[in-house]
Amino acid sequence: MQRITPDQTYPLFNTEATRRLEQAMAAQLAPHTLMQRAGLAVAQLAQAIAPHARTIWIACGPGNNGGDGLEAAHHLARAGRKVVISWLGTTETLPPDARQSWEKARHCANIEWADTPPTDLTGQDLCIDALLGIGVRSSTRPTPSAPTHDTVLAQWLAQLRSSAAPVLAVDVPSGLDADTGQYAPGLEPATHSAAAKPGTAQHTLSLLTLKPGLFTAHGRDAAGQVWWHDLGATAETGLNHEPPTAWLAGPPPRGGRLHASHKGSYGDVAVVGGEGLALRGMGMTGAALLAGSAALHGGAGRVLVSLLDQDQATEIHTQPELMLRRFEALELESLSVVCGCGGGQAVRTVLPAVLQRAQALVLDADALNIISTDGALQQALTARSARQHPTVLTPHPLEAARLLHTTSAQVQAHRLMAARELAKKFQCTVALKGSGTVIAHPDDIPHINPTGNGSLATAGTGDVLAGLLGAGLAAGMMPLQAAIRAVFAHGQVADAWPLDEPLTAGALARRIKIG
Ligand SMILES: NC(=O)C1=CN([C@@H]2O[C@H](COP(=O)(O)OP(=O)(O)OC[C@H]3O[C@@H](n4cnc5c(N)ncnc54)[C@H](OP(=O)(O)O)[C@@H]3O)[C@@H](O)[C@H]2O)[C@@H](O)CC1
Ligand SMILES: Nc1ncnc2c1ncn2[C@@H]1O[C@H](COP(=O)(O)OP(=O)(O)O)[C@@H](O)[C@H]1O
Ligand SMILES: [K+]
Repeated sequence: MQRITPDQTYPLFNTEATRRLEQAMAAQLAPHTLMQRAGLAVAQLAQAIAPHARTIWIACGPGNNGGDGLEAAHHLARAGRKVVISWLGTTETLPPDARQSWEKARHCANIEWADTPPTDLTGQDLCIDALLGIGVRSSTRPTPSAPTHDTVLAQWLAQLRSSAAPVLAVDVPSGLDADTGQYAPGLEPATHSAAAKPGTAQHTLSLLTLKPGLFTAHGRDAAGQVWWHDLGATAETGLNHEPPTAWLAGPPPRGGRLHASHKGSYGDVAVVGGEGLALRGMGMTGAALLAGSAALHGGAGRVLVSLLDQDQATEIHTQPELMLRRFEALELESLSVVCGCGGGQAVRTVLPAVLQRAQALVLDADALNIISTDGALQQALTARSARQHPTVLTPHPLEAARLLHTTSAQVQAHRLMAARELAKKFQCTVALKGSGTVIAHPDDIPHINPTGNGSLATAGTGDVLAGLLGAGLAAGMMPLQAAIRAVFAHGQVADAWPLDEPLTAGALARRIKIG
């Protein structure tokens, strides 16, 4: 069993691949072996995270996820724990594996069966969520007139989420789609604050495989601390014959600097953006300066800033290392260009030249918005790949939606798919931002970033990411590696942020230290 932390790369498998692996393994083992292993692993982790639990409430659903819970109940009761089971299945519809575990639990003396969950659980107790696993339906049934299993299940789920006791979810937090990190309709938490338990009160033990939905969209809030038990798959069948659906990214290799190097060794970044106040009364030069600062702290040899400010009057007192340049004075062919941060409408005029001539390119914010409305610019963007000019897009979900001509809800509903589609459409690397940023590259397995948190949800942190990425490209990194490294480092700085200091984008840029 492994505790998942952002210190290594892990393969992730969607439901389809997990089912294939499960079948391949089950074919080699005695019947019921996998569920026995799953139940034992759940019981072991339950005792490790709540060694002094007085009551352990196990909410068991109608399928095999419930079977895992019943199997765990048997082990916990035999270990002398006070176990209360609420079971939602029927003997007529029980799958064969779950039936065997149900029989075992039925005959176990120390188990109490309760049709209504205990209401007096405290922080000293433990809940085990074995209601739904990877078999969750992604559509609701028509609402019946009388309460059914479905409505009872939703009630129990609400009780698990609001309980004072910590929760251990079996395989996936019930109701969460293991592929997308979205909740199944009707099983969403009632309120934003009910979506995540504080601190160490929520755990998920992922069985057989790690699933992508645990790490992106709502996954991180729902899952809490993720653990993984492969049920012997790595040793017995090898996970190798099934390609991963995605990778959970690990820390990039640490690269020291050669003594015999100079600023030319690390390349030049040019930030093009920052519409001035004069054009439309909306000054956005700060965004470009944030990207410039991040590029500097990310290790670029030199950083040039070309503000889209008509009179170019701005003086950069705060960061004297940044060099102002008129756009016309940039030698785009030898630069890594970061274009779009605070670009407003002014960025439209420079985009054709940037797309045509920039050696390497990061496109962010308004550059993406303008490209999404202009077919000629889209063609120019796609054509860069044939010239071997690396390009990385860094959209947030709404920017991605504009580029794909869809809605941000649709993008969020299928983040992995949306990132891959964008990468394919424009033949470039894409970092689809937000919790569990997805990094995709045409024809490559996508990566999900494990670092970062809600403190990054503040204006300007995206500009910092774009600048940092520009530094990686300037140093000659391949775009996929540069994107994985920048997104990881950006989130890592936020994760290590001192609790008593507010995270602002400017401070974030200054604290970045790679290269
Ligand atoms: N077999 C094995 O070897 C191993 C399996 N393992 C375990 O099995 C789990 C997968 O089990 P599974 O396929 O039985 O699906 P599961 O997640 O229990 O859900 C299906 C049940 O829920 C119901 N249901 C669905 N959605 C609903 C909703 N919205 N609201 C209400 N009800 C809903 C659905 O009802 P139905 O749609 O059929 O009417 C059906 O009864 C997996 O996650 C892992 O924990 C591990 O032990 C490894 C070895
Ligand atoms: N809840 C969150 N968890 C992890 N990362 C987040 C979260 N909210 C925002 N971020 C990160 O912060 C950055 C915000 O970028 P963006 O939305 O472009 O903001 P801005 O345009 O103001 O700079 C992205 O890197 C995004 O992934
Ligand atoms: K579950």
